[in-house]
Amino acid sequence: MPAPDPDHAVVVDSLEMRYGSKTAVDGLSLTVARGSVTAVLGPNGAGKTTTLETCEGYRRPQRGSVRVLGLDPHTDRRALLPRIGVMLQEGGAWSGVRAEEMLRHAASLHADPLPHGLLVERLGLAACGRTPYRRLSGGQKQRLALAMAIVGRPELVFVDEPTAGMDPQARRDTWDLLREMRADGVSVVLTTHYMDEAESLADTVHIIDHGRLIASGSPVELTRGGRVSTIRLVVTRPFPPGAPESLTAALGPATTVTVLDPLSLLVTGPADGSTLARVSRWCEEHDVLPESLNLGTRSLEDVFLELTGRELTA
Ligand SMILES: Nc1ncnc2c1ncn2[C@@H]1O[C@H](COP(=O)(O)OP(=O)(O)OP(=O)(O)O)[C@@H](O)[C@H]1O
Repeated sequence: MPAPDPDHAVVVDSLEMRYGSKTAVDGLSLTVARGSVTAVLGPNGAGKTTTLETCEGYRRPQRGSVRVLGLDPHTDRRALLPRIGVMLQEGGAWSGVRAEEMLRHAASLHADPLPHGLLVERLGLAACGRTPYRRLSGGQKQRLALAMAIVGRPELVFVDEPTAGMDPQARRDTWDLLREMRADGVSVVLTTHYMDEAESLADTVHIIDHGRLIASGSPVELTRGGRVSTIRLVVTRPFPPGAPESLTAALGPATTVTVLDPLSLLVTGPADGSTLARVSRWCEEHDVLPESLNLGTRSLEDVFLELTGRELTA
């Protein structure tokens, strides 16, 4: 048996997972540092949930290996379960149960649960404590699922899309809670579609696409690009044929032009006013009427776009 790894809460090594002939995870390797918040980012169908479910012990690796807190999540599941928390996308509750009963039930499964009142207060569950699960709003279900994931004081928590469906205040409260958990030494692995969530919460971001890791680093490392910046051009009529090629020719090889949809494109390259002026001139020369032309800094969304040629959020 390999020695426990003191630095990493999760080590995924060359993981391959298929559903029939469909490859969901394709030789994925990544690590999660202990005591960190790590975001796994990727478009729908990238393989995030399959990877997380394998780490949680719900699926056995078909190839490669997964270690969680130094254990094999499948064969050592009984030893691991009390030490991890899992927030599922679909809360894992039955429809008639009241929110408060569900949370008390989850607490009863643990030796030293967090105080009920504390969780109810921190996650704003007081108002819906007596509401049957099926009548909870999407955001309330999310908050209940998060409460259930952390009630057992886990060392490591997996949260799948933790703030989907939440209002802005509930999102901020959830972020604060996850930050506090990290400050207490808890390792957090989250999947998200929200760039701002990954950028503001995560110490490390793993970007995956088609079941493969395409980039990793801190949000600052990933978005750092020296003088690289982005120009987003939105037009009123679809671009003429050959537009990306002719704009690339007009701007020179230091820039990359990516068409986002028939009415918008992104230019990535040197952040100077002259690039902006050249885009504007190109529009004039090609009878393209801009609706907006914005200079911005590089975001994780742009990084994803550069790497894959597609937008992360549909
Ligand atoms: N039970 C299943 N049977 C067949 N194919 C599946 C199954 N679960 C997932 N897949 C496929 O495997 C691929 C990876 O799915 P997965 O749910 O892991 O991706 P994801 O990144 O979590 O997506 P999302 O953001 O939509 O939750 C997708 O193409 C999906 O259609």
